[in-house]
Amino acid sequence: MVGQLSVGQLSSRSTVYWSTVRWSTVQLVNCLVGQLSKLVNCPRPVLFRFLKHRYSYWKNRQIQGPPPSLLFGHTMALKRGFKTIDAEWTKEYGSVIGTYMFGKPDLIISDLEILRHVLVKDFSHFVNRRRRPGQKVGDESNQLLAKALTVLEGQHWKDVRKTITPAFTTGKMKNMVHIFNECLKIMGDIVSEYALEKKSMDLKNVCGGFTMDTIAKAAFAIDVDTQRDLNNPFTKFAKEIFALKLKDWRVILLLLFPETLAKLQSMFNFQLLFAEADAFFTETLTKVINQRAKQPKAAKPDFLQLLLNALESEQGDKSDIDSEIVHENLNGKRIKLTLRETIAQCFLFILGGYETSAVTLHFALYLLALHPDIQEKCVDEINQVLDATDEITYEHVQKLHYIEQVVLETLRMYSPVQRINRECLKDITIDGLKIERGVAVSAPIYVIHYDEKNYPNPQMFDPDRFTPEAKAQRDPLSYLPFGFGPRNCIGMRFAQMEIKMALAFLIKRFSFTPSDSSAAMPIKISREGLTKPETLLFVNVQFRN
Ligand code: HEM
Repeated sequence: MVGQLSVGQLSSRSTVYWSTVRWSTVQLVNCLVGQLSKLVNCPRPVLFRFLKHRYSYWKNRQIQGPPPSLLFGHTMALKRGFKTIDAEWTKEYGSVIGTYMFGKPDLIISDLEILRHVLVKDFSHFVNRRRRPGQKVGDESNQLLAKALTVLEGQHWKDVRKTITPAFTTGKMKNMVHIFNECLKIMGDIVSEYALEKKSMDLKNVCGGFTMDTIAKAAFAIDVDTQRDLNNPFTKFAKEIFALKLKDWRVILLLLFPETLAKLQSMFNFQLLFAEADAFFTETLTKVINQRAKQPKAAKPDFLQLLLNALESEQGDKSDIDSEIVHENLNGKRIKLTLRETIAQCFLFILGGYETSAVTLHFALYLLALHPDIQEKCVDEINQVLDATDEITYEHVQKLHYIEQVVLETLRMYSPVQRINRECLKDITIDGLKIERGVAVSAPIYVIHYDEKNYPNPQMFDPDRFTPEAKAQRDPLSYLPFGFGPRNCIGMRFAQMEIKMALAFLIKRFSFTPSDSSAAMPIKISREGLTKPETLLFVNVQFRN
């Protein structure tokens, strides 16, 4: 029986898996299973069989995939980063791969036809994202992020998404332009100081300060001045959330005992992760909302006000919903958000809008520094479109076609998000592939963005891949930095406009060149979390005329 075997016997019995596992890992697994069997009062052999059975789902369905580890399936492979493991696994096992993430079967699919069904055509089967470890339907936990749009499910998600969607229409985006301009002026002053002092500039700090200032102002009209004050709590807490690592003991506990910890957290009203950040944002946003209630006439055109307006008018301003957005056909109704739900969405906007946009802007500037010919083409366009005034208008932004191509190509090469996922709600068969209820489907964005068939010579930075003609030749599913379908990124237009405006503003005034310590192409990216470079990226800045 498996449980009575020594570790040595185990290694000789099993084939591929055991031969590839390091001795120390085998010992650890054996020891953990031993402890676990005592804990749950279950004989070791039974527990071993249970654990092995847990990971036989794909084998039984003849779907290929990398061998799972006994305790964690493939979750720990995340340490090597989605970009790396997805590329390796796709090369070895093809476009449909069976894996186990967070204890559940997870199909990694890079076949665009199947993805079209999952993300668009059969969306009603795949409305939800994969549940977080320990997450329950209608999670009533008090955690702020448990109420955020990203994790809501089914009809509740549809209703909240429909309520929030009008905050991102073209009309609302036009109102945001002056916010971008105000924050750009501060950014311009900061970059000027680098140019004057001839110091090389840490792109991440400068771009991160700008996107945090912008999103805080756009979300709830707060001047946080993170561009000047790098230790501001807004940035500190947002950074803390993005810095979470898989090897963090709290994450390991959550992975090992998701259900138990979820129960304990709600029973004893504590939060294992981000308690301080949660408390800070709740307090700050509650204050802002209370102030608005006292002075309703001082309403600002920010996201918070749009959500608060939705609190007042259940029907909302239907005329404001763009036809582009209505195509999502959510079949939801606009609902009143509770105060906590409103705060949760604003908190999510901060998280969603800060790091992703900062990373994209800083990669774009760096790529332009490494490619002076492309930077010059941007300058030509800017000189044609922008007049002598400092302010960039919404109409200007619409004419910056080449800059837009630069942004799109940057997002292809360095998509901040490396995978998107959905969970199957009802069994379905797509092109002969049966996907059962509860199975997660993940789209490996880097595999798709670096596929030679979609993008020849994919390591090359080439904005001309995104001319209207070139785009028309490609399957739209081959471009996923903002996800796809009705559950794509709600902030896509906001982010694109912010990044385009920032690039135009900076390149009009400054030229960027690689600093001595510059990383060359291809820029190596770090393994965990959102895409970021392994080492900080620096550029030199000079005034343009
Ligand atoms: C370059 C910047 C950004 C990138 C690359 C990005 C990327 C993404 C991706 C890949 C998703 C998942 C989509 C899917 O599952 O199909 C997503 C979802 C989301 N993003 Fe963004 N995002 C960016 C900026 C923003 C901004 C500025 C905001 C808010 C102001 C935002 C708010 C959200 C929200 C709320 C969701 C969840 C949507 C839902 O579940 O219905 N994002 N984003």
